Amino acid sequence: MKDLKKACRYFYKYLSPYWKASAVMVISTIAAAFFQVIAPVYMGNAVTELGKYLAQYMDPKTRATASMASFYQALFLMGAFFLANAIAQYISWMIMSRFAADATNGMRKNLFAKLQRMKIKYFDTHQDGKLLSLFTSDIDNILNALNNAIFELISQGALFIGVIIVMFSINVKLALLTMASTPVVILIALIIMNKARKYLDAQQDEISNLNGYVNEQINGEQVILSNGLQQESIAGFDKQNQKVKETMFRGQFYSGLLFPLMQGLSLLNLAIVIVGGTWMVADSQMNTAVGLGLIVMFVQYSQTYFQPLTQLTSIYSMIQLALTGARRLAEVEEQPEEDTVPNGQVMQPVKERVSLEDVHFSYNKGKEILHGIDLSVAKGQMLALVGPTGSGKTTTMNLFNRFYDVDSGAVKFDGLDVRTLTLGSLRQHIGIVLQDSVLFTGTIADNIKYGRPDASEAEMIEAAKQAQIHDFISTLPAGYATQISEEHALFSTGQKQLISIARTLLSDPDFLILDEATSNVDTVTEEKIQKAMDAVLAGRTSFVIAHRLKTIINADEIAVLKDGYVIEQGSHEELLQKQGFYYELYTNQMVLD
Ligand SMILES: Nc1ncnc2c1ncn2[C@@H]1O[C@H](COP(=O)(O)OP(=O)(O)OP(=O)(O)O)[C@@H](O)[C@H]1O
Repeated sequence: MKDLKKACRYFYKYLSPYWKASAVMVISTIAAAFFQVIAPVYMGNAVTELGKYLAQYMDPKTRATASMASFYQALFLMGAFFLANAIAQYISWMIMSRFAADATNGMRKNLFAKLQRMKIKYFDTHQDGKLLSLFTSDIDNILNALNNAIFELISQGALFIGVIIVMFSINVKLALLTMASTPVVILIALIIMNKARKYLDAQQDEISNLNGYVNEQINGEQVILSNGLQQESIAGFDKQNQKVKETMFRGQFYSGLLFPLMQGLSLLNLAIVIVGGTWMVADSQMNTAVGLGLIVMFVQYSQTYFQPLTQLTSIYSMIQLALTGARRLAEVEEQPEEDTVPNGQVMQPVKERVSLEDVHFSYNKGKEILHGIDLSVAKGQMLALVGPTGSGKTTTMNLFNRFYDVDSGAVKFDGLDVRTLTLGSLRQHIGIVLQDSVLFTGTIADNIKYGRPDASEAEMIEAAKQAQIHDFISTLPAGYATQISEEHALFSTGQKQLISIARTLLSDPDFLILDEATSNVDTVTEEKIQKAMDAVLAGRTSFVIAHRLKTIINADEIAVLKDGYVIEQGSHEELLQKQGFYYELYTNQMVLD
């Protein structure tokens, strides 16, 4: 019930702006239903008039005056109402498809914008494929339902009410007879729908899990191939796919069961109306032609009465999948967003120092990762962080630009807590070069100018030169205009990092975080990266995560992190003299080199 409310609120949010178009659509849908309900009256009248005409014609006394005018008139009105029904339906469809496209476009736009505002934790804890499912499967289900189900829902609802009113206004007994089986029909439908809903809900979750799995396996294709784990990967897929199949089959089975069941019940009801109606008409003192007309009318009404029930059950799975989609999208909209600190102070360039003061941090409650870190780097200096894997280096780095916030203690720029600065200005002043550099679809120039699209050609080339990547770009036929696309891997890992360094140099941040990645590149590239790093670090306040200790020998300060504690701190020389953990790390690496 809570889920249904959530889904309905979501729909209200996105559909209410279209209330004018919706009103026209609802009116024309109801009009279409009205014309459909009223047309059989004239069909019945036509039969009655034909009966009367035949009776007059058969009687030699009245044959001369017998006329078919009333029959033609009833026939004409019946045709006119059927035509009006078609026109009203056309108008509804036209409005509906326009507004379904617009509304889902808004949903898609807001979902993407919402993802941009969400905390990094959400992305760290949700598979990419599952997020993609929201854009594809869930929004598609909603579009499908808006296009095909909403119109039906309104028109069949109107038809249902309309037909009941008309039936009662014509003949109460026959109306009651036509409706007699309704409680049983509704009860059966509810039982089946309840079963179907459970599986249709699960179906969407399983599809999302499958997308997550496929995305993960495609990303890890190199690992799979190099370990010869293709069969295991396929087996994992089959397992997940089987779950989708099971839930899909059950959901569709139960919801699909409704339609034939309703049709069967509708036929049964038709038989009841014909037999019961004939009996009622015969029992009353009714004129035969009038009675015949009445039965023809109620035969038609019995079908029209059951049509909404049958139609609604046939679109039930569509509606349920849309409700599930809306619920899942609403849940994303409820996710906490980054605190942009709109009324905070605008950060100024670093004048004195950047510091971490008694920082405690945990990703999940009860499992502290950083236990009281105190670190400080003076303006223009370089602080290097070293330590074994899992010691908390990346975690520490993520606190500066508020990817995560501390549990206690503070991260400060010139004594100002990062949580008091506007997020935009904070991030503008921090440049990050990650281990895994990301390039976006576009030209090389677009990628270098990513952080500063207004930079001049000369500035861009200067940055590329300092980043040691200009010579390579110059060898490409299209130079800086070369398109980067996913299909052809133009750059090696090292070259990608050089582009990323050029990007950072161009945006000229005054505090730099560098996650050094020299461990998996060749020696020539390593040398280039070292030069590029020197260029980007020169004169800047920086925080470097070092994997290869020889790259940070010249750091002003080196902090050794182990299990979330800073265990040693000092210059390279001082730390070597101590002959402690750093000394051990360093000598071990030197032996390997
Ligand atoms: N998003 C996360 N959610 C929960 N725990 C995490 C998350 N990221 C890292 N951790 C945990 O925090 C600890 C520190 O990880 P972190 O990535 O900071 O180490 P690191 O020193 O950078 O390691 P490496 O040198 O391998 O990159 C690890 O125990 C890790 O399991």
